[in-house]
Amino acid sequence: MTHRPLKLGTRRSPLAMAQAEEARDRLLAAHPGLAVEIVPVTASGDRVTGSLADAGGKALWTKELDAWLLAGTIDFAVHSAKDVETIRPDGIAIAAVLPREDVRDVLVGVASLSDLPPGARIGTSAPRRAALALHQRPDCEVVTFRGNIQTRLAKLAAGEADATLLALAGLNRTGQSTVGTPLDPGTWIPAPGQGCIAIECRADDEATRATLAAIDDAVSNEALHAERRLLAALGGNCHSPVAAVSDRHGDTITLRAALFSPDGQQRVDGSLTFPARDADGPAALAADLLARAAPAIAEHFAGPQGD
Ligand SMILES: NCc1[nH]cc(CCC(=O)O)c1CC(=O)O
Repeated sequence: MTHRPLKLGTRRSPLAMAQAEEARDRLLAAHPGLAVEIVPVTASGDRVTGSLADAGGKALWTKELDAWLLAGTIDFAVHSAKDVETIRPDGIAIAAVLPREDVRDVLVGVASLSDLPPGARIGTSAPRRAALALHQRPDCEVVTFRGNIQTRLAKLAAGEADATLLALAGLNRTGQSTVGTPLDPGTWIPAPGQGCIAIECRADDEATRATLAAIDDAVSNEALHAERRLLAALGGNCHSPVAAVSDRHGDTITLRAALFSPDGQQRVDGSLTFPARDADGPAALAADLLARAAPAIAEHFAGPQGD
């Protein structure tokens, strides 16, 4: 039996293309005879030169692919889960999550933040990374570093900063696993969803949902779900410095999270263990963190959003 090819929408960056190819290869292995066509798009987020948060936030990574999905131009879209907004447009659903890569951030440029000279420049545009770096090195200056992995490494090489921070997942997936020094995820907690690949389709497209279900990794999906529920319950936006990661033990998830003031001086940590797929655990952790957060932290979080 021959099928029309399923159209897979993706951004064009080397990481996005590697993730799209991984999704395609897993689908072809799970469904012999299936045809998948990769359809790349240049996202608004790839054109923005200043601060992403000021230009429209995470939605800039997905809005073209969201529109193509809803219009039926593509059948599904492959995203870094970290870049997918907490509240999705009606009619779009995460249908599968691929096995999570390493969750850790790496430091690039120096072996340790303590090796940086006084007043050194740290290149990042992520509020979480800025806060974590400034917490340890309040004397340092954070300079805006946007663009894909290659662009940021080129900026570092050109001397625009003395160090930068990247996700090891992205480096591994683009064959650059030797770049940088991994940071301890016990204290340097990663971003919610880091290392997960989220595959989205139209919520009412039962046929595509069933096809994608074959490549869903339940453990990664449940971890991502817990981290996204926490974000929804915190009501943060892309300016809000938040770190969260799930650790799996049998049928339970331990969710660890931290909220920061943007200058990194205030930090509140918490963790909670609950059954996998429990929606109330992440919300309870969010409420606990917000209740203990200093005003300089809490002002960046609006509390529970959506349902
Ligand atoms: N915002 C960019 C982005 N989105 C996902 C990744 C890396 C891959 C991942 O975290 O899954 C990156 C680059 C980075 O943070 O180094």
